[in-house]
Amino acid sequence: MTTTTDEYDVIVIGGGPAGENAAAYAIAGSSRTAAIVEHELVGGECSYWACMPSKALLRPAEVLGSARAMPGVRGLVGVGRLDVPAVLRRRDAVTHNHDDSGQVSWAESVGIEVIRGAGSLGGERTVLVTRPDGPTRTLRARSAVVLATGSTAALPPVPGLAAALPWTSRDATNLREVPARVAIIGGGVVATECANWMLALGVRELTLLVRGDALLASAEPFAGELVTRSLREAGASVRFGARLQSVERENPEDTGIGRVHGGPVTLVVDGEPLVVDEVIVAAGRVPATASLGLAEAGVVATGSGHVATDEHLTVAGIAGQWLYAVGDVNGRAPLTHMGKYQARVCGDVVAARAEGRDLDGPRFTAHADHDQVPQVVFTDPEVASVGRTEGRARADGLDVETVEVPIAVAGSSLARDDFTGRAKLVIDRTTDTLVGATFAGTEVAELVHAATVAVVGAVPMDTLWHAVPSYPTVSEVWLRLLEARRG
Ligand SMILES: Cc1cc2nc3c(=O)[nH]c(=O)nc-3n(C[C@H](O)[C@H](O)[C@H](O)COP(=O)(O)OP(=O)(O)OC[C@H]3O[C@@H](n4cnc5c(N)ncnc54)[C@H](O)[C@@H]3O)c2cc1C
Ligand SMILES: NC(=O)c1ccc[n+]([C@@H]2O[C@H](COP(=O)([O-])OP(=O)(O)OC[C@H]3O[C@@H](n4cnc5c(N)ncnc54)[C@H](O)[C@@H]3O)[C@@H](O)[C@H]2O)c1
Repeated sequence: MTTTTDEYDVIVIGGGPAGENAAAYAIAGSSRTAAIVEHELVGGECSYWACMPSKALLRPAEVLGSARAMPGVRGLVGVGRLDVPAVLRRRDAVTHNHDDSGQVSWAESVGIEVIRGAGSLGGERTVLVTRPDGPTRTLRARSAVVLATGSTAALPPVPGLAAALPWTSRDATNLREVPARVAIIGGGVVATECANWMLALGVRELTLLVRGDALLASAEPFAGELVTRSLREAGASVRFGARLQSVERENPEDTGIGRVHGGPVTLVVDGEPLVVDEVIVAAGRVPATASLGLAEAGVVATGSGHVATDEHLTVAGIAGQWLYAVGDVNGRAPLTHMGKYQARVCGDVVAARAEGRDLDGPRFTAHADHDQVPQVVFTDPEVASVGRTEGRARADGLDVETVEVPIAVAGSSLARDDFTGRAKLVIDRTTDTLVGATFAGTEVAELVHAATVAVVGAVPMDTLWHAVPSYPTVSEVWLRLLEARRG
C-alpha cells in the first residue's frame, strides 16, 4: 500500500504483538486507515528477543529429554549433548534472522502502513515521528492513538552492575557463544527458563541469585519447588536470600548482543566473591515510556511507571477518549497473549467509537487480564497455570478449597515412563466454580486451556464432572482431581 497522507484514522506507537493486533482490529472490514510507528522491528520483543527465540532454545532439550526417557529411542540418542550450532541456527530461523519484512508484508496486506521511527505524543491526536536521519514527521489521528511500546529489562541499582555491561534477556535469547560460568540475577520466569536453556547449551557452572526464598514466587509453591529441584539436579546452584552487593568486571566491552561482554566478572554476594564469565539480569521489566512525552500530554503514570487504563483500554484521565494503551506498557498482564487480548478489545472499542456505536456487549470490556490470566512457564518441569493461586485467592478474601494430586494417570505413563508432576485446583466455595488451576510436569502446557475455559466460563464443578477426559490422555488428571474432591 502506498500513501503519503499524514492523517490516519488510527496511529499505533509500537509494532509488537499488541500494537499489530490493535491496528488490525481497529480497521478490520472498514475503509479506515491505520499506521504503526516502529523504531526497531515490526513484531516487537516477542518475535525477536523474547518468546520466540527463548522457546526455540528450550524445545530441543525437551525433545532430547523425552527421547532419553523412552525405551527403544533412548539408545538412538545415546549420551550426547545438543548440537549447539544447529540449535542456534534454528533459533535464528525462528526469528527470521531479525528480518521483519514478513511482518511488514502482513501489516500492509491488512491495510496498515508501517512508519519507521520513534513515536511520541505531540498533543491531542498527534504523534511525532523522529528518525536519526531525517526531519520530524507529524501524524494526526482522526480517531485514536494507541500506545503499544512494550517494556525493557530492568537493571537493579547494584554498584558496578551497569558498568559491567551484563547480559539482559536480549543477549541470553540471542546468544552467539556459550559462557562457561554464568550467574543469573532473579528467580522469576525469565531467570528459570533461561537457566534451563543455558544448562542445556553447555554452561559449566550456573548460579541463580534469588533475593527471595522461592523460584517462580507468584506461582503455587509446589511449582517453584519442583523447578528448584530439577535445576539443582541438572547441576545449577540456586541461592535463596542472596544479597548482591557489588559487581566488578575486567575490561568490560560492548562486543555485541549475545557475545561475552568482556573479562571475568566478580560479584560480591553475601560478603563472598563469585567469579563468572557472564552475568544475566532477569529482574523484571520496566515500561518503555521514557521518550513518549507522556507528562507533556497529561498522562499520569502509575507508581510502577505504567500507563493506567480503564476497562476499554482507554488511558485514564485523558479527555476525548482518543488515547489507548495495550500490552506490557499498561502493566495489566505482561504476556504476549494478554497483550493481544487487550489489543482485540481495544481495536473493537476504537472501531465502535469511530462508527458511533455503543460499547454494548462483553467484547468491548477487558476483564480476563485481571484474575483469569493463563501462563505457561517452559521450564523443566513446565508450569502451566490460570487464575488465582490458593494464596492469592485467600488474600483476595475468597472462601476457597483446594484439591491437589500427582499427575500419574494412564495417559501420562504412556507419554513418558518417568512422568512426574502435580496438579492443583482452587475452588471458590461460594460459587462452586474454579478460580485457579496449576499443572507442573512434563509437557503440561496444553492442559491449561481446559482450565482457562472453566475459569472464564465459571463452569460449576458439578458440570465439570460431565466433562469426560479422553482415555488414555494426560487430561485424565482432571478426573483424578474431581474424584479427589468428591472424597
Ligand atoms: C525472555 C522473555 C521471554 C518471554 N516469553 C514469553 C512467552 O513465552 N509467552 C508470553 O506470553 N510472553 C512472554 N514474554 C513476555 C512478552 O515478550 C511480552 O509480554 C510481549 O512482547 C509484550 O508485547 P507488546 O506488544 O506489549 O510489547 P513489545 O513486544 O515489547 O513490542 C513493543 C514494540 O514497540 C516498539 N517501540 C517502543 N517504543 C517505541 C517508540 N517510542 N516508537 C516506536 N516504536 C517503539 C519496540 O521497538 C517494540 O517493537 C517474554 C518476555 C521475555 C523478556
Ligand atoms: N513463558 C512465559 O510466559 C514468559 C517467559 C519469560 C518472561 N515472561 C514475562 O516477562 C516478564 C519479565 O519476566 P522476569 O522474569 O524478568 O520478571 P519476574 O517479575 O517474573 O521476576 C523478576 C525476578 O527478579 C527478582 N528481582 C527483582 N528486582 C530485583 C533486584 N533489585 N535484585 C535482585 N532480584 C530482583 C524478583 O525477585 C524475581 O525473582 C514477566 O511478566 C513474565 O511473565 C513470560
